Formats: sequence, structure tokens, C-alpha cells
Amino acid sequence: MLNVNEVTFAYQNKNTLKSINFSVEKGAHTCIIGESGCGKSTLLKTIYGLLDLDEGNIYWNNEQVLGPAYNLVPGHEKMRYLAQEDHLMPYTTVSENIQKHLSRQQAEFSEQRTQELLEVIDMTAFAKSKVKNLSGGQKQRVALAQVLAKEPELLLLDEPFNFIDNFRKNKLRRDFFNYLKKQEITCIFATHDSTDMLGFADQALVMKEGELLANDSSENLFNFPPSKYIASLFTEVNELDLQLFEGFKEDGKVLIYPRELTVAAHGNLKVNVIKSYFNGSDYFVEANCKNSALVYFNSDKLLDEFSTVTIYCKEELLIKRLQKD
Ligand SMILES: Nc1ncnc2c1ncn2[C@@H]1O[C@H](COP(=O)(O)OP(=O)(O)OP(=O)(O)O)[C@@H](O)[C@H]1O
Repeated sequence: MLNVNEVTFAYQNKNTLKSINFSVEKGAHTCIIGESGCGKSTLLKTIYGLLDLDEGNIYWNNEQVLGPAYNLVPGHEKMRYLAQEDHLMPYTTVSENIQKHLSRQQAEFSEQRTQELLEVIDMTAFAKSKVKNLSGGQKQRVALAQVLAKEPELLLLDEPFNFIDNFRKNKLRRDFFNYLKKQEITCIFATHDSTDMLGFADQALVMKEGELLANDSSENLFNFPPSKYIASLFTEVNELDLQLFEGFKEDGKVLIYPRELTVAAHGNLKVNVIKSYFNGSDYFVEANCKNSALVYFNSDKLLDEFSTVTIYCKEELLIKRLQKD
């Protein structure tokens, strides 16, 4: 189990992590999400022991993680950390890059283990290719195999799928996280991509400006977003006065995703269409409503510019999404 207690850290005088507290159970997959510069990479580095904390402490299985001031070789031996930039050997093959990271005990069955890892990252066909000839996404997959090679207890991954095209990403993520579950490897990964969080994280940590805003399941955060910032991590979101909806007189704002508003003959919100954007399965529509607030919703049909339509949102959803403050 990982325990992060009141962790505070500043680069020079810039406070980057502010009293961060959370824990991660063995075998759990935890995602750190938040806007660029909020401190995700810095948090991963502190957990790995690459930075000396200003305040607080970190424990992995009751053993304190110490920074470079206390360790000749920074980085905890039971953990593996994958930074955003890769550290592959360009002039050797994919297999050799993986084998270099196997432990001594694994050396006698290195062929078999390398083969197993090549399958996890779907790179069997590239085993003998030189790394310098691979694409950015392929290199990222080799880097993932390297950090798995020594069977770490805790994996720390910084944006592990950001160079991988959507075409391969889905299968890779399923294979990769299923492998981690099977081996009971705990994993903490930083991402910008909410689909990484929704599909593959047991626990989501939301950061903003060095603070931990939320620690919950991604399902809860999606269904009951505590703020617009958190809802916006998933998709575009409407923040509207509840009073705009017919039948509601209470003050307060509601957070509603565009897909939760549908065009209906007897809707509860009248809007004027500004523009429709085709997105493959339907149209994403930008519109204005009574107080000239912008509203976004999805429509099966192309809606004419300047036309007036009514849209509908379920009343129980409006009540559920009423923001507390
Ligand atoms: N070595 C450094 N020296 C000084 N400031 C740094 C250093 N590394 C990061 N920072 C600053 O600390 C803040 C947090 O950076 P960090 O890389 O942790 O953010 P992040 O959430 O991982 O961002 P991104 O999503 O863009 O990777 C940023 O303002 C960044 O400019």
C-alpha cells in the first residue's frame, strides 16, 4: 500500500505540490488527471523518490520513500517510473532493449519473458527491428515493456499512451492493464485523456495548481462532478442557471453534459442555434439561450443556423447536478 501524507514541494520558490494526501491499495490502478502544469509529473517523481520533499512523507508498504539527499541512486528499487521522454537504446533491437531490463533471475528464460512482454505491447512483429527505425508510438510501447520487465510492485507512468494512435490505443490499454491486474502490479499513471481514467482507473486523483481537488472513482466524478473543472476533464460541459429550465424557480447552477440534452418538441429550454458541427455519429450544436448563455448539445439532425428549437433535460438530472455553492 502507498501512503502519501501532507506532501509539499516547491521548485525554487514555486510551490508545486500543496499538502497532498492520499493512499493507494495494493493492485489498484490510480490515475492522476488535471490541466497542464498542475503538478502531475512532479507528484509521480516524489513518489519514486526523485525529489526531496519540503514537508510530509511517503510510505510504500510501511517503508519510507526517501529523496536524493538520502539515496546515492535515486528511485525506489521496487518501483519503476516511466517519464514522458523515453530512454531507449536507438541502435539496438526492440528485443535487446527489453532484455536489458530483465532481472538476473529472469536471464535463463529471457527469450520466453521477452516474448511475453512483446505480446503485451503488441510488438512481436518488431522484435528484431532497431529502435531508431520505430515511430514515436512504437517507442512508447517498448518503453512500457521495459518498465514491466523486472516485475515491479508499483508502476509510475507519466502520460504512457500519448504518442499512441487511437487505432492501437484501445487494445494496448486493455492488454496492458489486464496484464497488470493479473500480476497484481499497483499502478499510478498521469494522463490528460479522460478515457484512460474512465476505462482503466479504479481511483482518480484530480489536481489543480498543485492541490488535490478530488479523490474518488472516475464513475462518481463523471456522474456527480463536484465542479465545472472536474466535469470539463471528461468532455465539454454546460454550466447553466437552473432557472433557465421551465418549471424551476430555485437559484443555483447545474452542470450538464451536451449528450444529456436532446432536441424535443416539448422540451424545457428554448435555444437559438448558432452553429452545428458534424462529429461522425451526430451533430454537436452551439446555441444561445434566454440570458444569452452558450449551450452545447447533440442533435441527430443538422439544425439550421438562427433556428429556434427546444431541448430537453430530465428533471431528476437537473436536481442531481445542482451545484451546492
Ligand atoms: N525542474 C523544474 N524546475 C522548475 N519548475 C519546474 C520544473 N519541473 C516542472 N516545473 C514547474 O512545476 C509545475 C508543475 O509541473 P509538472 O511537470 O509537474 O506538471 P504536469 O501537470 O505534469 O504538466 P503536463 O501535463 O504539462 O506534463 C509547472 O508550472 C512547471 O513549469
